[in-house]
Amino acid sequence: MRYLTAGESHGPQLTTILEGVPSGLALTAEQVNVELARRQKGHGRGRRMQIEKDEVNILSGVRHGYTLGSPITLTVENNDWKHWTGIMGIEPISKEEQDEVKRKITRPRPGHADLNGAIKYGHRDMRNVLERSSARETTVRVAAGAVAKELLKELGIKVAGHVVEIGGIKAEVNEINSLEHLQEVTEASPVRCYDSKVEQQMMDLIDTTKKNGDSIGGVVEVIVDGVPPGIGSYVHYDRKLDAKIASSIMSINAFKGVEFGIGFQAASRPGSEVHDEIAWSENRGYYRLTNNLGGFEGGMTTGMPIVVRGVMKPIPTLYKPLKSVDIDTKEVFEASIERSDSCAVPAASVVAEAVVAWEIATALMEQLSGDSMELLKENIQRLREHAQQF
Ligand SMILES: Cc1cc2nc3c(=O)[nH]c(=O)nc-3n(C[C@H](O)[C@H](O)[C@H](O)COP(=O)(O)O)c2cc1C
Ligand SMILES: C=C(O[C@@H]1CC(C(=O)O)=C[C@@H](OP(=O)(O)O)[C@H]1O)C(=O)O
Repeated sequence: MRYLTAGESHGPQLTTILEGVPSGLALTAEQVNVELARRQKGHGRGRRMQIEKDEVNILSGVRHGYTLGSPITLTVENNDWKHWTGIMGIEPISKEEQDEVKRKITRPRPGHADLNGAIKYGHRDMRNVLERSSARETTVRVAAGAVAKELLKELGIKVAGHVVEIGGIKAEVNEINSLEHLQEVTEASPVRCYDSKVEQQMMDLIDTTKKNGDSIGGVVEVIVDGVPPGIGSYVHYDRKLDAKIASSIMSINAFKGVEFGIGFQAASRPGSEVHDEIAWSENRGYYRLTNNLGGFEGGMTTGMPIVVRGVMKPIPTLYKPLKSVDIDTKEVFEASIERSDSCAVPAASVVAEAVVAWEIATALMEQLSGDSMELLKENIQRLREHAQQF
């Protein structure tokens, strides 16, 4: 499966086309809208989220509530577009009109794509960069992920994401007993955190940071349960599923690092406290006594839950100005802003769920070659039996 996205942050809409989704998957706009609404929430979001109420339009590939196997087109309209029709118009305008409506951006914001994008594409107006580099694009990636999550659900695979750290405040996550429970608790939390003891501290930190004109980042975790062993492959670098998942997390705006299981802690532990010992029982087949490696060995799933974390840097647009240089005058100035999120880690945990779900669904489709849900279900059942009896 693959998908493309298109659309500018303040343009008319975001679009995605999903290719290779099997036929016979039950899919409605309501299912996708649940995920879109989750992405819009979270303590620390800015004024833009009060303007938008993201809802999907399904424009192809689905008939009477079921996928057809043909490309699926999903769009989400930008409510804010009506305030930007002059600046973001599609039709050509005269030089005079340009000077009047375009409000050229010549001051690159540190931490954004502005300067590098302008140099690369030769844009003297950096609006031409920031409109597309904006995380507004993650809206349709969550829509694509919603489709992948429905597919995985049909195969008995669950995906849940949550926030495990904001600005150095860490959540205690040891006692999670099921992914449904995790989902329920984190859904009710304004910071999508499982640990009610630190939830308020996280919110207070976001508020103080915002009051100080600053921003804050954090760590999100995605857990996937029910993937059979042997998905992905060790035989070639570009078939390693952990690498693909890592790349998908790194592709989310502002993400700067990824780890599986104990991740970077592996550097300071002896091997005996890292590698997951193997066990076997009649009803479970092979399993591991621990899951330090987060569900992967040799680029393949072990059958244990996949546990992947990503670190998000603080939002780059700050009320507290940062130094930069005007590309026309070359004068130093201090970048200031009109509006921004001060913390988008809770929202990003929903995006992380979506991209991970997409990678896993894609790997299953590649490996089990099911063009219909019926075939896919039969094939995954065979694979599970094979692993159990091995
Ligand atoms: C859900 C989400 C919301 C974001 N909101 C903002 C924002 O309001 N202001 C901002 O400056 N950056 C925001 N970002 C981060 C920028 O989009 C990102 O840092 C920028 O595009 C540069 O990309 P890079 O950080 O990956 O290098 C957000 C990111 C995500 C995932
Ligand atoms: C619109 C979304 O996030 C936006 C991501 C973003 C950025 O620079 O990445 C900047 C802000 O946009 P604006 O400048 O219009 O306020 C956020 O609101 C969204 O998440 O749907």
